[in-house]
Amino acid sequence: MLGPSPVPKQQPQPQPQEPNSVKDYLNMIKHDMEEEDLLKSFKAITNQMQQKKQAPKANGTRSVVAPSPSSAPTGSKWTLDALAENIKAALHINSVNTGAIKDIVSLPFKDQFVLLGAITERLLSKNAPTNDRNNTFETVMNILGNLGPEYSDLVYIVTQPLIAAFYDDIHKPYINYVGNQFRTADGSYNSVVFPGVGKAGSNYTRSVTSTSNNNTNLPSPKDVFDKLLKRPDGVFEEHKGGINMMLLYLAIIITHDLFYTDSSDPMRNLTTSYLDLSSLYGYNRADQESVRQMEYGLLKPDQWFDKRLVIQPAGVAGLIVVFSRNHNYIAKKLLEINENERFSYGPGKRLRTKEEQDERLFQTARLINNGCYANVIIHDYIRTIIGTSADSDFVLDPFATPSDPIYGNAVSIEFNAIYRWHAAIGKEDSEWLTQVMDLLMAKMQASRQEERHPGLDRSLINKGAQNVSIFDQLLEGFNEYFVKASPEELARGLPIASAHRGEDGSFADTDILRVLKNGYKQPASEIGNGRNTPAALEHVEIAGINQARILDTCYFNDFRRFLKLTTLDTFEDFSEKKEVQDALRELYGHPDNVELYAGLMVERTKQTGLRLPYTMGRAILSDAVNLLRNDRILTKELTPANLTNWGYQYTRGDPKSNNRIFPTLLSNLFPGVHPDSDEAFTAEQLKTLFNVPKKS
Ligand code: HEM
Ligand SMILES: [Ca+2]
Repeated sequence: MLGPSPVPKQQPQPQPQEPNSVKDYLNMIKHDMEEEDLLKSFKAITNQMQQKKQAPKANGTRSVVAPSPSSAPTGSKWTLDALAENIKAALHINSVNTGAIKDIVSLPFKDQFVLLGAITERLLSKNAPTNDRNNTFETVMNILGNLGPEYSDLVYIVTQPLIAAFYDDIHKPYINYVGNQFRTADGSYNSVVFPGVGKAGSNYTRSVTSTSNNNTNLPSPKDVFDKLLKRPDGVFEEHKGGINMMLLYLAIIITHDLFYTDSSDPMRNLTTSYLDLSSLYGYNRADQESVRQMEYGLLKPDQWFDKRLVIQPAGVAGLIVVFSRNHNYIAKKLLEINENERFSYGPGKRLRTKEEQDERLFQTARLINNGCYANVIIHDYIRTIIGTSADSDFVLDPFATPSDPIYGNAVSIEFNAIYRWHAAIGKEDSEWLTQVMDLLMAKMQASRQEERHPGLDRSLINKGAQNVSIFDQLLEGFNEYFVKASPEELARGLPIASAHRGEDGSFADTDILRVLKNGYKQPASEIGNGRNTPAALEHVEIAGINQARILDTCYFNDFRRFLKLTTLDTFEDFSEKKEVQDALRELYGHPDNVELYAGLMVERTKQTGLRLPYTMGRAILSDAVNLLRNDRILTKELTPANLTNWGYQYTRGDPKSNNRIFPTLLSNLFPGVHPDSDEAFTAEQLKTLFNVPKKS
């Protein structure tokens, strides 16, 4: 027998003469927690309070409705009784507890010491691993096993927390099942508990519940645009922090990844609410297959799914091509290494058929590519937005502490509005945009589409794999204007302005780096304070304002309250521009009436990084952290087991450049560009890809 013999409770061991420190300590606890003492003090306090209550008020009036007759305590008697119960609960004082302490004191010192040791071990093991070779658990079980039934309080007190700790070891609800390591095409089952959350085609969520009165006197959206948002002719306020358009190209990829409002139902979001590169891979299985080669896990060369990117500045499509190429680079590398033959097929192999090999390679490459994208977002994008130095190792890492992504992610109508950074568009891109919008409007008039709600008719742009005919018409015009590709070339994939696809469908390396370099060199505009949005976006902005109204989006000050920010109470608080303050006053009358959309755009800006308007800048961080931490795939599945050792290391980035992968992508995926040419990024430029090059 390992433990000591049972000790009958009725005949306690004789107390040792010399003081024993552990015992003294336990006695102290026992004394402090003696129930009667505590209740005595309580009684004294309650009596005193009762007496004070009896004293009549000076003016003799009473505003309290007296309690009705009841057999249970009422009034202050109830309050004080309840308070006493709560305090006892907070101090864990109950008869079992106090009984257990008495039990402990009556045990031999050796056993007391073991039990105390076990408690200490449990407390410490919260932050340091337990060495189970101490056999503490086994010894405790032995002590308890040898106690008589009169020690039931002690047994209870020691075993119940153990049971609770074992129970808590396993997280619930279950969020990770074997075999769910790859993303579905439509975003469903990211949360296995709530499989529909974030799925393409779901309605937007509403973040803010507002009880503000409806404004029955809203200004016309055109007035809002003209007086608050529109960039005046000939004016361009260059970004004061040197942010370039390349950052905005990534922002456009991110917003298209998250938002695709259905033209026939502004409540619906046609894309997935996850950062899963859905613009590259599509929103459902059919979309995905349309861009795949269906062998070796490859995408069609330089192909992507989302046709909306075509009408963006060429660098946006250039950037999606970077990720398209990265996918194929990864898929080829995976097969070349073929770690533990995991991609081999045939008799006796892990996979049965060539199709299974394609699928496994494709999904693994997609997952690794997703890890690379998250790396760029954390290490380049968020870092630049918050204004951390490029030389610093510091990143605001949403993954630094583990999260349990039970709920999945679903984007909201409010976040759709905070991500409309049209004011940031640089000078050259704004000129290009004017031409594209002219073309779009001309097509729209030619097709004489019925407008279902005011603004730009979004049905010009494709909705998934079907209904491409109107977009194809637009594409024709776009091609004549900006590409001039032959029909054969156009058949090889979506076009990029001033770039060409070769025989195999891929673009020339120099063309892609050139459009990216244009964005790299082009300064963005200041974003806040109002009157910075290119005039050509009038229809897009009016559609945005109308969308927010149709969906009853909250007011600007409601949104600030939601984020626990102070409200803006004067029009001077909003913008530093006098003319914007005056226009706000004229259009809305009171700061609380300012719509979310307008308020976000005209607000004063932060002084660092992307210099976003304050509320946008704050909200974007909540959005980004939720997007990343709520995503089961990003938080639980980016492991060497799923990505292969090589793939895992690849997503971790280059240790020589603060674990960033973006520089690696731009230097490795374009072998056809000579390092000394204008298109290539120099080592110095690769350090700060989202700032315009320093003027020499
Ligand atoms: C030259 C650059 C840009 C062009 C030509 C452009 C064009 C457009 C167009 C045509 C729409 C309306 C789409 C529709 O109603 O279906 C739109 C919506 C939108 N834009 Fe832009 N945009 C540009 C830059 C940006 C930038 C820099 C951002 C911010 C990162 C941005 C964020 C958005 C968002 C969030 C929407 C709403 C999307 C939706 O609800 O479906 N855009 N843009
Ligand atoms: Ca997405």
